[in-house]
Amino acid sequence: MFFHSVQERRITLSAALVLALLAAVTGMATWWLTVSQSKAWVARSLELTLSSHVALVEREIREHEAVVLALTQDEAVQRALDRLARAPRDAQALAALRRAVAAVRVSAGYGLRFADGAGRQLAQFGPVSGESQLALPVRGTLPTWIEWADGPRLSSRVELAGGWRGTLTASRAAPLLGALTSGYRGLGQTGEFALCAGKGNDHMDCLPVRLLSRPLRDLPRRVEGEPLPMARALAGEAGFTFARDYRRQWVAAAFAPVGTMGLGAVLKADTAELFVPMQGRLLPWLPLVLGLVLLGALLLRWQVLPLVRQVLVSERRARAMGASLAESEARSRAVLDSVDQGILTVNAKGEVQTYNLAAQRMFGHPPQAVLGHNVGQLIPDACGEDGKCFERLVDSGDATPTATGREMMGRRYDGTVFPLEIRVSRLQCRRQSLYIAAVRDISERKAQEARMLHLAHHDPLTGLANRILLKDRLQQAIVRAARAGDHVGVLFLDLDHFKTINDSLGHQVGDILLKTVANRISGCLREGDTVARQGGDEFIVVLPAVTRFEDVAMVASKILAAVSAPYQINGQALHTGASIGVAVYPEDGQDVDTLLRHADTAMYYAKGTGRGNYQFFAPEMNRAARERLELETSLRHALDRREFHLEFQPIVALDGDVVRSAEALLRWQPGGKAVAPDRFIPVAEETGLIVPIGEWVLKAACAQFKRWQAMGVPLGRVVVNLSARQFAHRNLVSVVRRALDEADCAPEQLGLEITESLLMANPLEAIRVLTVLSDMGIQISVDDFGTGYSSLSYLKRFPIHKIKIDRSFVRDLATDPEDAAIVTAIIAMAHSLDCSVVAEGVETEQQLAFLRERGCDEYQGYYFSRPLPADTLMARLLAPSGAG
Ligand SMILES: Nc1nc2c(ncn2[C@@H]2O[C@H](COP(=O)(O)O[C@H]3[C@@H](O)[C@H](n4cnc5c(=O)[nH]c(N)nc54)O[C@@H]3COP(=O)(O)O)[C@@H](O)[C@H]2O)c(=O)[nH]1
Repeated sequence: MFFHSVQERRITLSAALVLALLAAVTGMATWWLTVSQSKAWVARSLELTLSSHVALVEREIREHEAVVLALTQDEAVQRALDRLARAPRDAQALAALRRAVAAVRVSAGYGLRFADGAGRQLAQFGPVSGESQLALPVRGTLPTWIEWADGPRLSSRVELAGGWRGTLTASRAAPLLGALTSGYRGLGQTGEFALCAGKGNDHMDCLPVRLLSRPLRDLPRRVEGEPLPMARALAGEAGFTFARDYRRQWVAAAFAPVGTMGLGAVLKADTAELFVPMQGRLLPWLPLVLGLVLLGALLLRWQVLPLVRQVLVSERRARAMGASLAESEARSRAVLDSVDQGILTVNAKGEVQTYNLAAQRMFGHPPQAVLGHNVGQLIPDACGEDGKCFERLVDSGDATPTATGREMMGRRYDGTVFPLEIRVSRLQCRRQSLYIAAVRDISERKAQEARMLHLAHHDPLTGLANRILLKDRLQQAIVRAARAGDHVGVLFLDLDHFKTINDSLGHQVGDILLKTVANRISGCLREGDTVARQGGDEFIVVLPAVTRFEDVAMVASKILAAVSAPYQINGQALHTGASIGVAVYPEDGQDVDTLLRHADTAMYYAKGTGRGNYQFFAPEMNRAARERLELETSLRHALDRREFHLEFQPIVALDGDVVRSAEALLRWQPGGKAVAPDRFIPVAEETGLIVPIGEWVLKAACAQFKRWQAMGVPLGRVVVNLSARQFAHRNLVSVVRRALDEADCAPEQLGLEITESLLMANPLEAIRVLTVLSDMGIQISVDDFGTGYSSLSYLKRFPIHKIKIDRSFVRDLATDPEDAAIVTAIIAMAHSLDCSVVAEGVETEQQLAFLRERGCDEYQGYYFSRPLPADTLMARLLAPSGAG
């Protein structure tokens, strides 16, 4: 195939056309240049030639007239004429005239004729014009005309005005004029010189010319409406023109007037003849031009076509590459837009060049407001004072994204700012730096961190500082006080009886109480003071920049008063108090931990001295704390060392004063020295040691009961105290069952005492566990009844058999009508719930009488018996006089 593709054919044909057009234009330009040059040359040549011809004509006429004038003015001729006039036939006179004329050097060709005033001829020398075919008047110095009679002649007729009056007619042949006009031989075959005189306004007479050997008479000055060149010459114009001549042929003609003689001259030649040589010269070049065009076409075919093909191929490749580039760009764009991380690319001038969808969502600015604009509107700190953007954020000069993330602030479209993490890498691209920034909105993370930080440093319930933050604040206060030389007060506050409230009214009430207490404590402090919740019902207050101990005491008093004021929670009036221990920097400790420990110690001391007060730390307090620690340490080994034993206190029926059961009471004698249950049981509870110890008590009590039974001791059951920690333990029921099984006791022979507050701490769970135990046949008693906050609605649902009135109500029965009323109410209420009632701490006859009168079922107390060793109790019960 000649052409490989449509484009190739199109390009080749176009090139060929252009080439041909170029050749044509070049040819035409050459033609035009040549023609115009030729025309100019012809015009100039004709004009020059014409002017020389005109000069010749003019000189011919002037010379003629000069001769004639000389004759008329010559005196010798005048005298000869006078003489001849007087003697017309006088030969001598005629000879004298001939000699006078000859003396004027009149050439031989002249014909002269002298006539007198009447017209009679006096003398004639040579031929004078006769009948002429044409006479062209000449406006010369004399009345002159150019005649044509077988050739041109110049003739003049002059009035002689000297001594003799008459006329002279002088005529001679004008061969020069003949040679110029009819005898013209220049300018090829058609060259002509014409000489004419006007005839009227529209016509003219002309001497014969080369191509027409007869005179032209009455020739119109215009042909086809256009003036003949001669017409313009007769009008006094001189110049060159292309026009039609008298033959209606196109001629190149130069025209000019002959001086002021009223004659016109035209030198002309047919254009056809004039330019034939030129065409003849140009035409041979035409094949050459065509050959060149053909050669060009061939060159185009063989040389340019491959180039065209290359161009087409590279164009196709470029188009393909462009498409691939566009596709790649679209793909890149899609990838960039699909990532959930904001991507920005920024050039060295800080202008944003890429701004993906995630970045648009993040900043909210429309793309047209960002692309090409400075990145500073998105990230105000991105650019330094030197105008460079991102430069200082790049850790690596490579194109690898090794820059570490930094946190900066971004600005949204609405002007709000937000934290962002930015990673910048720099790419060297065509010697230009391009910065690629990956940005991530970290508002959520920051908020989360702030939340975590707050959580890590604050108590979630009260919102107060926690122990960590408190220690930090205390440390700062110590540093500041060390510099200022003043003090820091540390107050350790523990709520009194909070556990009871919490256990009896539930955690929800306890939580509200704690929050209220927190608010009240805060209300007693100044800005700069710190209050923290240490955990449970413990609070710590730090008073920085204290100058006087009295100020600390005053704050402690204020807090005590605030905390002790009544509470209204869920429509219920509550009371609590607090015990506060105070330690002061630097007197009571130089560091955080020592100050806290000493404040804690002082708080324990305050609790031990009757609660509801504050105590400043004193070094002696450390002794008590140390003792407690020692107690706890040895308690841990008490079981292994078999240091525990039980005593039993009889529980007596008021009806008949019979001992029905005995309460097992734990005794501890480390190293043979007894420790009071009030001291070690709370420590056992706090440390959790009460769980294994309580199990031991259960087993020991059951075993003892079994032994008593074997010995015939008349006791219905043995009663064991359960602590809250034991009760909360999952395996309580199995522990009880195992104790019964191991001792081979019936469940009915066991009674369990649980405190009122323990019941109310988690009533539903208590109901579940107690129901199991009760269903087994175990008797359930509520201990310390009246000290907690029992809910009657729950009390009804508990599977309890017995209520034990706390001894604090029994103690003042005889003197305190309020206690008497409470005891009376408890007995009535218990009976209404179908429970029997036991009064504990009965020490006097009066107390016993009161209880008996009120219908109490049983009692327990020193009045009947203190707690006794098992054998002592057995001996008493087996003795004939013992109540049993
Ligand atoms: N969880 C367990 N708690 C136990 C156990 N053993 C004892 N305890 C509890 O320790 C607290 C103190 O007990 P204790 O010092 O043994 O005092 C008991 C009696 O001695 C005392 N009591 C009895 N009658 C009188 C009296 O007339 N006057 C008076 N001032 N005190 C008297 O009461 C204590 C028995 O009280 P209670 O248990 O409420 O019936 C005490 O709370 C014990 O419960 C144990 O094994 N586990």
